[in-house]
Amino acid sequence: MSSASDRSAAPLLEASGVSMVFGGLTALNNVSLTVGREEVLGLIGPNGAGKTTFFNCLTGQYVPTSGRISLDGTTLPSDPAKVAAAGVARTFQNIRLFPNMSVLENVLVGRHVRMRQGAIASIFHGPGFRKGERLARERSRELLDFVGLSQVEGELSRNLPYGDQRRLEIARALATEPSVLLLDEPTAGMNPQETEDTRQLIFAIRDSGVSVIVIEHDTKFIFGLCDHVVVLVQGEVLVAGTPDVVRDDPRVIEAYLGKPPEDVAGTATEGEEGR
Ligand SMILES: Nc1ncnc2c1ncn2[C@@H]1O[C@H](COP(=O)(O)OP(=O)(O)OP(=O)(O)O)[C@@H](O)[C@H]1O
Repeated sequence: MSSASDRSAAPLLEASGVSMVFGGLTALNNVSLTVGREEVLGLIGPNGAGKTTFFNCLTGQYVPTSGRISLDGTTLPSDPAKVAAAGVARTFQNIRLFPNMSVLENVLVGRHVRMRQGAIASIFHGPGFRKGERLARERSRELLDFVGLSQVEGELSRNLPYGDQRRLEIARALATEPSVLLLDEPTAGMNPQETEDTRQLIFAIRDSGVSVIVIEHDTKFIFGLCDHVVVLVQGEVLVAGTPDVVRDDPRVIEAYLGKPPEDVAGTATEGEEGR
Protein backbone atom coordinates (compact mmCIF):
# COMPACT_ATOMS: atom_id res chain seq x y z
CA MET A 1 0.00 0.00 0.00
CA SER A 2 1.43 3.43 -0.91
CA SER A 3 1.72 6.11 1.75
CA ALA A 4 0.69 9.75 1.29
CA SER A 5 4.36 10.75 0.89
CA ASP A 6 4.85 8.10 -1.84
CA ARG A 7 1.87 9.52 -3.65
CA SER A 8 3.07 13.12 -3.53
CA ALA A 9 6.46 12.06 -4.93
CA ALA A 10 4.81 10.14 -7.78
CA PRO A 11 3.91 11.99 -10.98
CA LEU A 12 0.46 13.49 -11.07
CA LEU A 13 -0.18 12.62 -14.69
CA GLU A 14 1.57 9.82 -16.52
CA ALA A 15 1.31 8.79 -20.16
CA SER A 16 2.98 5.48 -21.01
CA GLY A 17 3.52 4.29 -24.56
CA VAL A 18 0.62 6.25 -26.05
CA SER A 19 0.12 5.62 -29.77
CA MET A 20 -2.65 6.93 -32.00
CA VAL A 21 -3.11 5.62 -35.52
CA PHE A 22 -5.67 7.13 -37.92
CA GLY A 23 -6.10 4.73 -40.84
CA GLY A 24 -2.57 4.48 -42.21
CA LEU A 25 -1.25 7.56 -40.37
CA THR A 26 0.60 7.22 -37.10
CA ALA A 27 -0.07 10.53 -35.36
CA LEU A 28 1.53 9.40 -32.06
CA ASN A 29 4.05 6.64 -31.63
CA ASN A 30 4.83 5.32 -28.17
CA VAL A 31 4.73 8.68 -26.38
CA SER A 32 5.59 8.59 -22.69
CA LEU A 33 5.81 11.57 -20.39
CA THR A 34 5.04 12.59 -16.84
CA VAL A 35 3.78 15.77 -15.25
CA GLY A 36 4.57 16.50 -11.64
CA ARG A 37 2.51 18.36 -9.09
CA GLU A 38 2.53 22.12 -9.54
CA GLU A 39 4.62 21.72 -12.66
CA VAL A 40 4.33 23.55 -15.96
CA LEU A 41 5.19 21.26 -18.87
CA GLY A 42 5.65 22.60 -22.38
CA LEU A 43 4.77 20.53 -25.45
CA ILE A 44 6.36 21.83 -28.62
CA GLY A 45 6.94 20.55 -32.12
CA PRO A 46 6.32 21.47 -35.74
CA ASN A 47 2.90 21.50 -37.39
CA GLY A 48 1.41 18.03 -37.52
CA ALA A 49 3.74 16.65 -34.83
CA GLY A 50 0.81 15.24 -32.87
CA LYS A 51 0.52 17.79 -30.05
CA THR A 52 -3.24 18.34 -30.25
CA THR A 53 -3.80 14.64 -30.86
CA PHE A 54 -1.97 13.99 -27.61
CA PHE A 55 -4.25 16.46 -25.79
CA ASN A 56 -7.25 14.72 -27.35
CA CYS A 57 -5.99 11.40 -25.98
CA LEU A 58 -5.43 12.90 -22.52
CA THR A 59 -8.94 14.32 -22.39
CA GLY A 60 -10.70 11.20 -23.67
CA GLN A 61 -11.73 12.75 -26.99
CA TYR A 62 -9.65 10.08 -28.72
CA VAL A 63 -9.18 6.50 -27.58
CA PRO A 64 -5.46 5.81 -28.03
CA THR A 65 -4.62 2.83 -30.22
CA SER A 66 -2.36 1.68 -27.43
CA GLY A 67 -0.86 2.95 -24.20
CA ARG A 68 -2.10 4.12 -20.84
CA ILE A 69 -2.81 7.51 -19.29
CA SER A 70 -3.20 7.82 -15.56
CA LEU A 71 -3.97 10.63 -13.16
CA ASP A 72 -2.81 10.21 -9.59
CA GLY A 73 -2.20 6.52 -10.27
CA THR A 74 -5.66 5.83 -11.70
CA THR A 75 -6.15 5.07 -15.40
CA LEU A 76 -8.23 7.75 -17.08
CA PRO A 77 -11.33 6.61 -18.97
CA SER A 78 -11.79 7.45 -22.65
CA ASP A 79 -14.80 9.63 -21.96
CA PRO A 80 -14.40 13.42 -21.95
CA ALA A 81 -17.04 14.02 -19.25
CA LYS A 82 -15.48 11.44 -16.93
CA VAL A 83 -11.99 12.76 -17.58
CA ALA A 84 -13.18 16.29 -16.73
CA ALA A 85 -14.77 14.99 -13.55
CA ALA A 86 -11.50 13.20 -12.70
CA GLY A 87 -9.65 16.52 -12.83
CA VAL A 88 -8.35 17.24 -16.34
CA ALA A 89 -9.52 20.47 -18.02
CA ARG A 90 -8.52 22.07 -21.30
CA THR A 91 -8.79 25.03 -23.58
CA PHE A 92 -8.75 24.80 -27.37
CA GLN A 93 -6.61 26.21 -30.17
CA ASN A 94 -9.65 28.09 -31.48
CA ILE A 95 -11.75 29.89 -28.89
CA ARG A 96 -14.87 27.93 -27.96
CA LEU A 97 -16.89 30.20 -25.72
CA PHE A 98 -20.66 30.53 -25.77
CA PRO A 99 -20.73 33.88 -27.58
CA ASN A 100 -24.25 34.91 -26.60
CA MET A 101 -23.87 34.05 -22.94
CA SER A 102 -22.45 36.44 -20.40
CA VAL A 103 -18.93 36.17 -19.07
CA LEU A 104 -20.24 34.87 -15.73
CA GLU A 105 -22.56 32.35 -17.41
CA ASN A 106 -19.65 30.96 -19.42
CA VAL A 107 -17.78 30.22 -16.20
CA LEU A 108 -20.91 28.75 -14.61
CA VAL A 109 -21.07 26.23 -17.46
CA GLY A 110 -17.66 24.93 -16.40
CA ARG A 111 -18.75 24.92 -12.77
CA HIS A 112 -21.61 22.54 -13.48
CA VAL A 113 -19.13 19.69 -13.96
CA ARG A 114 -18.65 19.87 -10.19
CA MET A 115 -22.26 20.31 -9.14
CA ARG A 116 -24.00 17.31 -7.68
CA GLN A 117 -27.64 18.32 -7.77
CA GLY A 118 -30.16 15.55 -7.66
CA ALA A 119 -32.66 15.43 -10.52
CA ILE A 120 -35.58 16.28 -8.22
CA ALA A 121 -33.80 19.31 -6.77
CA SER A 122 -32.99 20.53 -10.28
CA ILE A 123 -36.55 20.14 -11.54
CA PHE A 124 -38.22 21.87 -8.61
CA HIS A 125 -35.42 24.34 -7.89
CA GLY A 126 -35.56 23.33 -4.24
CA PRO A 127 -33.33 24.69 -1.45
CA GLY A 128 -30.47 22.29 -2.31
CA PHE A 129 -30.51 23.48 -5.88
CA ARG A 130 -30.58 27.16 -4.90
CA LYS A 131 -27.70 26.71 -2.47
CA GLY A 132 -25.68 24.90 -5.15
CA GLU A 133 -26.35 27.71 -7.62
CA ARG A 134 -25.33 30.35 -5.09
CA LEU A 135 -22.06 28.56 -4.33
CA ALA A 136 -21.42 28.09 -8.05
CA ARG A 137 -21.85 31.82 -8.63
CA GLU A 138 -19.53 32.64 -5.75
CA ARG A 139 -16.81 30.34 -7.04
CA SER A 140 -17.27 31.58 -10.61
CA ARG A 141 -16.87 35.18 -9.43
CA GLU A 142 -13.71 34.24 -7.55
CA LEU A 143 -12.32 32.77 -10.75
CA LEU A 144 -13.24 35.86 -12.76
CA ASP A 145 -11.40 37.88 -10.15
CA PHE A 146 -8.43 35.51 -10.43
CA VAL A 147 -8.14 35.99 -14.21
CA GLY A 148 -8.91 39.73 -14.00
CA LEU A 149 -12.38 39.78 -15.57
CA SER A 150 -14.58 40.73 -12.60
CA GLN A 151 -15.48 44.08 -14.10
CA VAL A 152 -17.08 42.54 -17.19
CA GLU A 153 -19.03 39.61 -15.72
CA GLY A 154 -22.29 40.79 -17.29
CA GLU A 155 -20.92 41.40 -20.79
CA LEU A 156 -21.67 38.97 -23.59
CA SER A 157 -18.51 36.97 -24.12
CA ARG A 158 -18.47 37.77 -27.84
CA ASN A 159 -17.97 41.45 -27.00
CA LEU A 160 -14.74 40.87 -25.08
CA PRO A 161 -11.39 41.69 -26.66
CA TYR A 162 -9.52 38.65 -27.95
CA GLY A 163 -7.06 38.40 -25.04
CA ASP A 164 -9.91 38.57 -22.52
CA GLN A 165 -11.80 35.80 -24.34
CA ARG A 166 -8.74 33.60 -23.89
CA ARG A 167 -8.64 34.46 -20.17
CA LEU A 168 -12.33 33.64 -19.92
CA GLU A 169 -11.71 30.22 -21.48
CA ILE A 170 -9.09 29.59 -18.82
CA ALA A 171 -11.51 30.68 -16.06
CA ARG A 172 -14.15 28.34 -17.43
CA ALA A 173 -11.67 25.45 -17.51
CA LEU A 174 -10.57 26.24 -13.94
CA ALA A 175 -14.22 26.19 -12.85
CA THR A 176 -14.15 22.41 -13.24
CA GLU A 177 -11.55 22.34 -10.42
CA PRO A 178 -8.90 20.48 -12.37
CA SER A 179 -5.66 19.14 -11.02
CA VAL A 180 -4.21 19.38 -14.54
CA LEU A 181 -5.00 22.14 -17.02
CA LEU A 182 -4.19 21.69 -20.72
CA LEU A 183 -3.72 24.88 -22.71
CA ASP A 184 -3.60 24.57 -26.51
CA GLU A 185 -1.76 27.59 -27.93
CA PRO A 186 -2.96 30.03 -25.26
CA THR A 187 -1.00 32.98 -26.68
CA ALA A 188 -1.77 32.48 -30.38
CA GLY A 189 -2.65 35.88 -31.87
CA MET A 190 -1.75 37.80 -28.71
CA ASN A 191 0.33 40.96 -28.56
CA PRO A 192 3.47 40.97 -26.36
CA GLN A 193 1.68 42.45 -23.33
CA GLU A 194 -1.14 39.90 -23.52
CA THR A 195 1.45 37.15 -23.89
CA GLU A 196 3.29 38.32 -20.79
CA ASP A 197 0.00 38.58 -18.87
CA THR A 198 -0.76 35.00 -19.89
CA ARG A 199 2.64 33.85 -18.65
CA GLN A 200 1.97 35.45 -15.27
CA LEU A 201 -1.51 33.92 -15.16
CA ILE A 202 -0.06 30.46 -15.81
CA PHE A 203 2.43 30.96 -12.98
CA ALA A 204 -0.46 31.94 -10.71
CA ILE A 205 -2.41 28.83 -11.75
CA ARG A 206 0.61 26.66 -10.97
CA ASP A 207 1.04 28.38 -7.62
CA SER A 208 -2.61 27.66 -6.82
CA GLY A 209 -1.75 23.95 -7.01
CA VAL A 210 -2.77 23.09 -10.57
CA SER A 211 -0.30 21.47 -12.97
CA VAL A 212 -0.32 22.88 -16.48
CA ILE A 213 0.59 21.44 -19.88
CA VAL A 214 1.02 24.08 -22.58
CA ILE A 215 1.22 23.61 -26.34
CA GLU A 216 2.82 26.60 -28.02
CA HIS A 217 4.74 27.42 -31.18
CA ASP A 218 6.39 30.40 -29.48
CA THR A 219 9.49 28.66 -28.13
CA LYS A 220 10.74 31.74 -26.34
CA PHE A 221 7.48 31.82 -24.40
CA ILE A 222 7.79 28.10 -23.58
CA PHE A 223 11.39 28.28 -22.44
CA GLY A 224 10.58 31.25 -20.21
CA LEU A 225 7.57 29.52 -18.68
CA CYS A 226 8.04 25.79 -18.26
CA ASP A 227 9.78 23.55 -15.73
CA HIS A 228 10.15 20.84 -18.37
CA VAL A 229 9.69 20.72 -22.11
CA VAL A 230 8.85 17.78 -24.38
CA VAL A 231 9.58 18.07 -28.10
CA LEU A 232 7.37 16.00 -30.38
CA VAL A 233 8.39 15.37 -33.97
CA GLN A 234 6.32 13.19 -36.28
CA GLY A 235 4.44 11.73 -33.34
CA GLU A 236 7.51 10.76 -31.36
CA VAL A 237 9.31 12.32 -28.40
CA LEU A 238 12.54 13.74 -29.80
CA VAL A 239 13.89 15.36 -26.64
CA ALA A 240 12.56 15.96 -23.14
CA GLY A 241 14.14 17.90 -20.33
CA THR A 242 14.55 21.28 -18.72
CA PRO A 243 14.32 24.35 -20.98
CA ASP A 244 18.12 24.70 -20.89
CA VAL A 245 18.67 21.13 -22.03
CA VAL A 246 16.04 21.26 -24.75
CA ARG A 247 17.06 24.67 -26.08
CA ASP A 248 20.69 23.63 -26.46
CA ASP A 249 20.01 20.26 -28.05
CA PRO A 250 21.17 20.39 -31.67
CA ARG A 251 18.46 17.91 -32.68
CA VAL A 252 15.83 20.37 -31.55
CA ILE A 253 17.38 23.20 -33.47
CA GLU A 254 17.85 21.16 -36.64
CA ALA A 255 15.04 18.67 -36.76
CA TYR A 256 12.25 20.70 -35.24
CA LEU A 257 12.93 24.36 -35.55
CA GLY A 258 15.20 24.64 -38.55
CA LYS A 259 15.99 28.11 -37.28
CA PRO A 260 19.22 29.69 -36.14
CA PRO A 261 19.89 29.02 -32.41
CA GLU A 262 19.47 32.69 -31.53
CA ASP A 263 15.85 32.55 -32.71
CA VAL A 264 15.21 29.44 -30.65
CA ALA A 265 16.74 30.69 -27.43
CA GLY A 266 14.49 32.18 -24.81
CA THR A 267 16.16 33.50 -21.71
CA ALA A 268 16.35 30.89 -18.98
CA THR A 269 16.22 33.55 -16.30
CA GLU A 270 12.78 34.64 -17.48
CA GLY A 271 11.36 31.29 -16.39
CA GLU A 272 12.81 31.58 -12.93
CA GLU A 273 11.03 34.85 -12.14
CA GLY A 274 7.76 33.10 -11.48
CA ARG A 275 9.16 30.80 -8.80
N1 LIG B 1 -9.22 12.88 -36.38
C1 LIG B 1 -8.16 12.70 -37.20
N2 LIG B 1 -8.25 11.90 -38.27
C2 LIG B 1 -7.20 11.71 -39.09
N3 LIG B 1 -6.00 12.30 -38.93
C3 LIG B 1 -5.86 13.13 -37.89
C4 LIG B 1 -6.92 13.38 -36.96
N4 LIG B 1 -6.49 14.25 -36.01
C5 LIG B 1 -5.21 14.53 -36.33
N5 LIG B 1 -4.84 13.84 -37.45
C6 LIG B 1 -3.52 13.89 -38.08
O1 LIG B 1 -2.56 13.61 -37.07
C7 LIG B 1 -1.38 14.37 -37.30
C8 LIG B 1 -1.07 15.18 -36.07
O2 LIG B 1 -2.00 16.27 -35.99
P1 LIG B 1 -2.07 17.24 -34.74
O3 LIG B 1 -3.19 18.20 -35.01
O4 LIG B 1 -2.13 16.46 -33.51
O5 LIG B 1 -0.68 17.99 -34.85
P2 LIG B 1 -0.19 19.28 -34.04
O6 LIG B 1 1.18 18.98 -33.59
O7 LIG B 1 -1.18 19.67 -33.02
O8 LIG B 1 -0.16 20.35 -35.22
P3 LIG B 1 -0.38 21.96 -35.17
O9 LIG B 1 0.82 22.52 -34.50
O10 LIG B 1 -0.45 22.31 -36.62
O11 LIG B 1 -1.67 22.20 -34.44
C9 LIG B 1 -1.62 15.22 -38.54
O12 LIG B 1 -1.08 14.56 -39.65
C10 LIG B 1 -3.14 15.27 -38.61
O13 LIG B 1 -3.57 15.43 -39.94
